Amino acid sequence: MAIVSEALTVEELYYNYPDGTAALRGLSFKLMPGESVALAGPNGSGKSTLLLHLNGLLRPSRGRIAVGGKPLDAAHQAFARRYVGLVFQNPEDQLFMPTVGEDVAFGPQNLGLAGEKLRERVRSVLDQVGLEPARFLERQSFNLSIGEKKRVALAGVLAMEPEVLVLDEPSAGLDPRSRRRLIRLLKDLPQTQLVATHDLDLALEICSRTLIVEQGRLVAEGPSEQILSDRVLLETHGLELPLCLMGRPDR
Ligand SMILES: Nc1ncnc2c1ncn2[C@@H]1O[C@H](COP(=O)(O)OP(=O)(O)OP(=O)(O)O)[C@@H](O)[C@H]1O
Repeated sequence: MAIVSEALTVEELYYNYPDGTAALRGLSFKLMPGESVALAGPNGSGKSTLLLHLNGLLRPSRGRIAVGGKPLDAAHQAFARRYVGLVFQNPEDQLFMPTVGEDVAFGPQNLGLAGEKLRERVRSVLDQVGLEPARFLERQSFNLSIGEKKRVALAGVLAMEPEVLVLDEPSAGLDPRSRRRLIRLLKDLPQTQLVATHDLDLALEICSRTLIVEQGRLVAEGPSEQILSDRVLLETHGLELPLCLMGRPDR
């Protein structure tokens, strides 16, 4: 029988910021290949701090991270950057080239892709995120709308063909139609996904499992339908039922 190794393993992760703030306090969880998992928790619970660890942008104060079965250490840093694609909460933190085409090409170009293969990759991911290449390739990134910037940032990460996609607040700032388009897109992607979000309706729709973190610790974990319909559990940890479940009798 084939042994399937975890796409991502986080064990007893601790992180203190240089000013002493203890942002992660012994967090552990696993992601199996192909899973879509939501990461929920109140403001300041450590979600973004955790995500920044997953491709090595932050180094744990204590604990262990493995990606694709390899420890995330100095020797596997380049592998981890390729294996885990991180889409930041704020697209401004990710887009820095003059045009959309250059922004999306930047990652795969650094991986050695060039010429027609590179152009084809860029067009294909722009299509995938619903940005018509003919209209967007030459647009200047800085004057796109926030929803368009978020899609370009996602396209730039998809262009690297990561195995694991880590998204920080992907639906924040999107209008209802763009949010719906994003949900359809994320549902169709083959990648393993970890989605940090306050949008628990999105979590319910696209993630089979939900993790709840509070004060840097994992406080609940289970199937999304179970965790996200448990009003008492959610309210205990500073969260609310998804809008689509409000008004239903309590479980
Ligand atoms: N650069 C930093 N220096 C010091 N403390 C920080 C820094 N960045 C974040 N923190 C603190 O670390 C804790 C976790 O913050 P983090 O941004 O990871 O939470 P979050 O769950 O992503 O919050 P939100 O839902 O508001 O995005 C908070 O107490 C925050 O104030």
